[in-house]
Amino acid sequence: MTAYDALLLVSFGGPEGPDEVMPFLENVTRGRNVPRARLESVAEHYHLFGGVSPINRQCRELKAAIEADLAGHGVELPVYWGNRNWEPYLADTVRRMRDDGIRRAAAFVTSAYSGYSCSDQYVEDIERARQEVDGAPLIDKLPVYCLRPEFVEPLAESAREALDQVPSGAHLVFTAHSVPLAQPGRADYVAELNQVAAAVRDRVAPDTPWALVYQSRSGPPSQPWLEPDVRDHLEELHKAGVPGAAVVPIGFVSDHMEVKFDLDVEAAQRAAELGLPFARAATPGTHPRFVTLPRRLLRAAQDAE
Ligand SMILES: CC1=C(CCC(=O)O)c2cc3nc(cc4[nH]c(cc5[nH]c(cc1n2)c(C)c5CCC(=O)O)c(CCC(=O)O)c4C)C(CCC(=O)O)=C3C
Ligand SMILES: [Fe+2]
Repeated sequence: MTAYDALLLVSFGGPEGPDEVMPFLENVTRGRNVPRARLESVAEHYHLFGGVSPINRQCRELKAAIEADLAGHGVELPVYWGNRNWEPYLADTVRRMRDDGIRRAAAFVTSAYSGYSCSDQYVEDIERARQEVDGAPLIDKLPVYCLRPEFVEPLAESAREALDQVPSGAHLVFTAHSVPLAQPGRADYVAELNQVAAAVRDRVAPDTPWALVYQSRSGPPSQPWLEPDVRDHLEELHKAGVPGAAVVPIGFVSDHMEVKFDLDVEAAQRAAELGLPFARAATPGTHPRFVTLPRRLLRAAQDAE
């Protein structure tokens, strides 16, 4: 049995004040071929919310909920938290873990899917952080969990609530972050998204038409990314006479900026212009079922050895 002596919550990170917005965006896009104009417009999204991304608060809440779940089940394991792109940075957390005598940790990442952006990039950044720390603990990423019921069921619950807010006959619109077509692992990512969309639809409303669409496209316009964009899809629904859209952000674990701006502001605005009834489902966040996942994945990892 693998003896893990800590759980490490790994997330994306986000700014917590106006002065942090640009340095954060520069961290995220270093070496990644994102046009300056895109950065400036994304900075505006953050400034609309006072320069504060909700993601760090959501991580603090998730960490507390995971700690409560572990303690409630007699699992005595410290939980640490580190981000890829903002404080608390992974390297600082890994250093603290080493100082606390941690030898081997399991990492729970706030991204449920396979593919480069969702999985491999997190592993690379964990490894980079480890290289910065002499005597760093071993850190194993827990497996991709998008198809686990603890992830799918909270989404199905919130999809039901969203459908209840739009006229009957409305379609389900599943959204995820777009990635470049050429991104490694893109096919696995898309296959998993389709499976999760179908699983949520089957649990909620088996006869409801649905589509998988994308949001938050970045990169230069010349580079092909996954399509269609959610706003174009809303337009198609409107043209086809569909009476409403229940948008379910299956690609995300919490209601962070890509949800709060790209869906609640941008996509909602497009729907309003079209006169298309629109509701957005919540992401798993700290749903009581979702917060049991780290414990269950840990147990499965330990039993597998
Ligand atoms: C697949 C995917 C997820 C889901 C998986 C996961 O959750 O990890 C995700 C999540 C997130 N993306 C986030 C923020 C950003 N992503 C950017 C840029 C990019 N994302 C990409 C993909 C993804 N991103 C890609 C291929 C790029 C292009 C540059 C590159 O190849 O790296 C940029 C640069 C500006 C822009 O162009 O948008 C920002 C600011 C935040 C934090 C939100 C907050 O602050 O609340 C979160 C959770
Ligand atoms: Fe992103």
